Amino acid sequence: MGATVSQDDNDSDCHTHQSPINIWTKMALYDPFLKPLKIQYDPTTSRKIVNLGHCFNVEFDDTSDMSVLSDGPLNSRYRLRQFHFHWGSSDKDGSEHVIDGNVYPAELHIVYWNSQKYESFEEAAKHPDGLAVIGVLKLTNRITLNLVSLLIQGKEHSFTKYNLARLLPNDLDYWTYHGSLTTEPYFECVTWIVLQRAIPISSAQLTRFRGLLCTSEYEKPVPIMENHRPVQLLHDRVVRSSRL
Ligand SMILES: NS(=O)(=O)c1cc(F)ccc1F
Ligand SMILES: [Zn+2]
Repeated sequence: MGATVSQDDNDSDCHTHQSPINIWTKMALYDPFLKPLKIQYDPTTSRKIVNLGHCFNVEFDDTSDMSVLSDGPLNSRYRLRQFHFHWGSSDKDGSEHVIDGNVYPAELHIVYWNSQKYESFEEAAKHPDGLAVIGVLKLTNRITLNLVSLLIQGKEHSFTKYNLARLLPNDLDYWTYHGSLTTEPYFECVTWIVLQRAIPISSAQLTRFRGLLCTSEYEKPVPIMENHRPVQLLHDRVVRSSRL
């Protein structure tokens, strides 16, 4: 009897919960037990904005539970670490998650880690319930990140009293699924919470993203033209929706 390869043999490799994915909204399962997201934010926790070369992060003080995310699909309290964006070389691409085959020009990721169960972000990233990331597509026009000071790689700039609420739409309905980091090391440690509503980002803001350089001041200027990962296979996962 020859060896039979079953579907789960294919899923036996340990990379079956990768992100981003294409969310087919009609296939999402309404889960009435999903709670509304509870986002508590203290503007004094924002610290600095850093150009990492492939993107830039706005980093927060995550030494205590001041800005936290809870409820929604989560069973713990998650502490705000940083937010960052993904964009493309043209307005035709840029988002990481795709909705019914539609790509958006940019995507915001607000990154939290499970401070109730783990001691640090680095430790949390090694566990399936370690991180929670809110993904916001299309984004709001209220993003007025003055990035001029960040033009070159490695530069950082103080960035205090930034009100995270400016980045979020009022309607916090979401899709949720278990996935991974979308850059190296692609750990499968993220409860993804992709918001279903937002309003389009201004192309002026997108142009500013593309004006960011991944080079240092001593090199020929090379702009960060795009930093979004292609969509990955869903495998055995189901996407749940917080609204019917
Ligand atoms: N793009 S992401 O939100 O999956 C992400 C968050 C991190 F904190 C680290 C790496 C990542 F790729
Ligand atoms: Zn990201």
